[in-house]
Amino acid sequence: MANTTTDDSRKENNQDLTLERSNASFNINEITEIIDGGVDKTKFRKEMEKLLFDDPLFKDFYKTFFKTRSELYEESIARGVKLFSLRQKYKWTDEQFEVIEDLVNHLFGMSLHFTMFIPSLERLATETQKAKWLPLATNFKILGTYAQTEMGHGTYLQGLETTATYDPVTEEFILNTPHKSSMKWWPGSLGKSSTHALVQAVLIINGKNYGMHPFMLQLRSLDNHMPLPGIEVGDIGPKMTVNYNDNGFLLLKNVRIPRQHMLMKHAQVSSDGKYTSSGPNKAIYATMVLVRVKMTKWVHDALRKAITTAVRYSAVRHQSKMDDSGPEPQILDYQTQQYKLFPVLADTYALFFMSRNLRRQYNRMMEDIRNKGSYKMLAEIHSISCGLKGLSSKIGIDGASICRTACGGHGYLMVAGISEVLGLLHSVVTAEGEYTVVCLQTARYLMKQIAKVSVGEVVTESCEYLNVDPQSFSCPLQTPADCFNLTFLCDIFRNRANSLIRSVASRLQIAIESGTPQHIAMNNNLQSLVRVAEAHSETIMVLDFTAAVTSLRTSPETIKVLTSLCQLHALHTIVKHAGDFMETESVGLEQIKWIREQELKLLEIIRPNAVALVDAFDLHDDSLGSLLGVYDGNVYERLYESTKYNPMNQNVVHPSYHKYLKPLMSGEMISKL
Ligand SMILES: CCCCCCCCCC/C=C\CCCCCCCC(=O)SCCNC(=O)CCNC(=O)[C@H](O)C(C)(C)COP(=O)(O)OP(=O)(O)OC[C@H]1O[C@@H](n2cnc3c(N)ncnc32)[C@H](O)[C@@H]1OP(=O)(O)O
Ligand SMILES: Cc1cc2nc3c(=O)[nH]c(=O)nc-3n(C[C@H](O)[C@H](O)[C@H](O)COP(=O)(O)OP(=O)(O)OC[C@H]3O[C@@H](n4cnc5c(N)ncnc54)[C@H](O)[C@@H]3O)c2cc1C
Repeated sequence: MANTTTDDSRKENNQDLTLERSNASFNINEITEIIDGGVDKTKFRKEMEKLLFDDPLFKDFYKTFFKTRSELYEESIARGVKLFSLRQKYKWTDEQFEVIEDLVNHLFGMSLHFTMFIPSLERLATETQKAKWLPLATNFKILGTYAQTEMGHGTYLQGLETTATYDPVTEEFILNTPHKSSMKWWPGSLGKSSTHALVQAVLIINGKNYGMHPFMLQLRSLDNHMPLPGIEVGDIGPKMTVNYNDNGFLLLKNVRIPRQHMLMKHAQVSSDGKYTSSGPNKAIYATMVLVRVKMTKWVHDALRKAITTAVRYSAVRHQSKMDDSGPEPQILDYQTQQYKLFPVLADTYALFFMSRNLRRQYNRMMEDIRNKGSYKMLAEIHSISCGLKGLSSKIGIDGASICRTACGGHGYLMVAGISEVLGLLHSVVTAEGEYTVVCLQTARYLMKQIAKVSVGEVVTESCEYLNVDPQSFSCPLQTPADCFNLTFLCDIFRNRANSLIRSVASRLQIAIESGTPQHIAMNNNLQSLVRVAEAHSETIMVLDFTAAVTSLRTSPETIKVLTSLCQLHALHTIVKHAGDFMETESVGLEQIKWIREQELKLLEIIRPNAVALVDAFDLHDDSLGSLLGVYDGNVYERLYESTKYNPMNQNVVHPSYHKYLKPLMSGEMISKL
């Protein structure tokens, strides 16, 4: 059964896609509802699609590719203002607004207001401060951003240079960015839009450095939007993508703010300059944890767009011949095309179930913090979210690149939409903690957990597998058919992570015990530490996917097709890291051969449902933003139509002909030299 994914002007569907859809062995609505989170949520999403995509402001995503930066910015502000007003009118919850953000591909101005500014106030401000600023922020009387990164430092927060020096005489903080390297550089919506910023600055009292703390700073006049005295602010320039966003720079020269503008939930400065703190010192990093958790879902959102495009296009595209007498096959029928795309499809589903579970764990942690003041889960969630944010962005970039190349030449067009997705994924791999850096945070935690095991202490949930001695492990795969056994596959992943973690820990211990300074021992093992973080995160993904498919309450056909994807995700990950799995004796050479064979069998099993499995994401064409991936499959018509819109084609003869080409061809140009 087809979902209602496309716009009203849908032409007759491409016949290949019609046939593909009629071949599906399961009801796609069942998967759509799982992904949306239930029938009511699917209904809400569809209502929102109607509301948004009937509005020209949100239609025809591909037209954005023909716009200048200034036009993009202006349009994104118009979109942001519309969305914020609708949010107010319909009283959308945060969860509902996240659905909207995905529908419009995060393509609207001031998105950081809800992604980081308000969550930071909620997490870092006192009740009095919240009572003052939250109503202003939620009613859009002030518009805010999160200004942490500086030109000189993004990763190493202890190296931040923006200072907030307390003056007890006036009871004010004096904010300065003393060097070029200290200027804030990167914050989203800072350049042109925000009136306020949550600025992370080094607190200095009586010459003593207390480290990074959050401050509320008004940047611009609320009357005419001009920067306030001592403030220089602007846009940092064109980027790989997100060019609609005014990522900005900020210089501060002796800007005075009242003492009450330090966000004081976790640390306080009294009027006479006494410093006190409460709660864990990393509580001020809280907003970063939230965004990393969200990013794992964003990667799913992005990758499902790329894979929907690539699978649908591969079903309508015919090329070459398998046998001379037959027709040109759909490119989706080539085994190589399936081997490119189906593992990406499987990863996309794996990302969904992993990010759903991570969000649930995060919500439990927040409940504990709110209700019991307990930060017990923070270290675990920080560690898991760092690793999974890193891993998912890498899977996203690799997967979207494969989708791009799998669409051949047309995939290289911006209107194919995949380059945009790829660019967004590149922002996710870097922003909110660069890939290597976040993996190293996970590895640091794993080293602590294995140290606990060695002294008989209890380890946390995500690391339970460390309690098993890898010496006692023997590969459970006895026959090729065993490669489909998810319990066996989970054990294999656990063992590979367990062995790698132990071996790095032991190398570090030996090095340190033999007198190598700790920082050198660490640096000599840094790459291995990233590898253990990846192994741990990949284990979590396989366990989460397995747990989800084995506990689904839906039809056997749907369970069957999702199980095949789960098997493919696990087997393909083993093949990608066959060296690791063999080195740790999690599998042997024979098993690797079986796994490769079974992977190919899974391609055949998945093939009849491939289009239905992307249709199940139920992406509206205006959300998909790809002319190659349109629901009706009329790709060639759409590509041609897009040339009519292209500003390059507005003149049949471009003015540059008269200015340059004609003088060259007539010889006039050469004679002037
Ligand atoms: C077309 C289709 C589209 C579909 C969807 C597309 C989706 C994408 C579109 C989106 C559009 C645009 C994207 C961009 C928007 C996103 C906004 C991004 C905003 C930002 O980037 S804000 C800036 C973020 N900055 C960082 O993340 C900095 C990274 N650095 C750090 O986090 C830290 O400095 C550090 C690397 C962790 C190191 O810190 P530090 O030196 O202080 O700490 P130590 O290593 O010494 O560790 C100390 C101790 O503290 C623990 N710890 C560290 N961090 C945390 C934490 N956050 N929470 C809890 N605990 C923490 C650490 O584990 C140590 O513990 P231990 O001592 O071992 O017990
Ligand atoms: C699209 C986008 C939006 C952003 N939005 C915001 C925002 O709203 N607010 C904000 O404050 N910031 C924002 N940022 C900044 C972002 O958070 C930082 O760029 C990011 O945290 C990476 O830090 P960096 O740029 O200092 O990279 P660097 O740390 O300089 O990384 C460069 C290289 O050095 C390596 N490296 C660094 N430290 C280590 C280490 N300890 N061990 C091993 N290798 C290391 C990295 O792995 C990387 O290969 C944004 C960035 C982007 C791209």
